[in-house]
Amino acid sequence: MKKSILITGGAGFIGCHVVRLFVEKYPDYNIINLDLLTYAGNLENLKEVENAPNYRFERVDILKEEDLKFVFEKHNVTDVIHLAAESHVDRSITDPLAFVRTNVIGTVNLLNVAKAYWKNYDDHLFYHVSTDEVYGSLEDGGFFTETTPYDPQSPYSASKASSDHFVRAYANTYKLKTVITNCSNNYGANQFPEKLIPLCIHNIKNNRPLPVYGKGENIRDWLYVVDHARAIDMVFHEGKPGETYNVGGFNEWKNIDIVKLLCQKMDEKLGREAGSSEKLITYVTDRAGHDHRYAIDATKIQRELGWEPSLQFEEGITKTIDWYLENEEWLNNVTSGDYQKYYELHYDNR
Ligand SMILES: Cc1cn([C@H]2C[C@H](O)[C@@H](COP(=O)(O)OP(=O)(O)O[C@H]3O[C@H](CO)[C@@H](O)[C@H](O)[C@H]3O)O2)c(=O)[nH]c1=O
Repeated sequence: MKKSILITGGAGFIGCHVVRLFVEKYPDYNIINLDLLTYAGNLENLKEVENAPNYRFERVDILKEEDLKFVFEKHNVTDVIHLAAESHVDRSITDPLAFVRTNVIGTVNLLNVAKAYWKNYDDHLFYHVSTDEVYGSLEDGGFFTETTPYDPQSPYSASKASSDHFVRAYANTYKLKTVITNCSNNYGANQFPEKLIPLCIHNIKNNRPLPVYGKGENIRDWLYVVDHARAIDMVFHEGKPGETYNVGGFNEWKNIDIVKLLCQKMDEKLGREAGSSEKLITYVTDRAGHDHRYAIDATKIQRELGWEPSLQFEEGITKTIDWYLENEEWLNNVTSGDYQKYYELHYDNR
């Protein structure tokens, strides 16, 4: 059976890297990108593949079950890689219901449509792309493994934990073939500049304050987005049905050290005096309920599937900075309109 893979959220940050990889690497698959094009989705991210014969785009809201059914029938969808989600923790604190709608109800809608449309479940895979935040927050020791109990702390992570649970419940109850990956913080090209790294790059460039929450002591594990897309490719093709795989970079950084690294690299790139961008660092009120540390044990995917990050962090960060500096138009487009309102609400008034 020819594969017709529905990739949801394909116009978003991680999604666009997955769509590009699959369209280019698998000319024999049909790749259907389903995206609502909310503030974080952008078809400019897919210019390289938009005319490829094996690529189709559908602008659809995963909350509209009838529209999902239509897409399944129109494209004879054989598999789903589900990335569409509200993803920003700060937004989830302001509007938790939006996260329940898209992340929980949207996922259940997709599961229902897949369950009804597919005949022999063994022939189809429902792949849910999730986050390490479902495991909660760590102190200074230890790692999240695939058996760490879920302990979500923010409305965002609670919504992703819930959607993971629904995916597992559909595997258990209806025998749908499913797989889940829980990944750490991604960085790279095409990320909407509300997240720490592109926000800092954008603000350093424009001499705007760099808002560091609390003391900047919180720790995240960072992975280059292309390496996440490679992991998704491997798990899609070789992962064991019913399993979970953690994906991470074994690359922990305190926020303040990331911000300083970006300042240093940007000073070099922009020909500014060393230390000048660091003056933009502004300590602001902490995020409510801010998780202290995420650290992911990615040995299972390394051992079982042979996946490994391909890029060292400093190299990835340099590539990332270069991309944002070279794609000024992209950055200007995504930061026009509502971005300004959002920025004022979240940062200027803190
Ligand atoms: C935007 C922003 C963030 N921060 C802090 C909060 C976090 O400790 C850290 C990274 O923040 P964010 O870039 O928002 O990412 P974080 O909250 O860790 O969550 C990301 O990583 C998760 C995976 O761990 C994903 O599931 C989420 O979708 C993604 O948004 O930097 C600041 O200090 N200042 C800022 O302006």
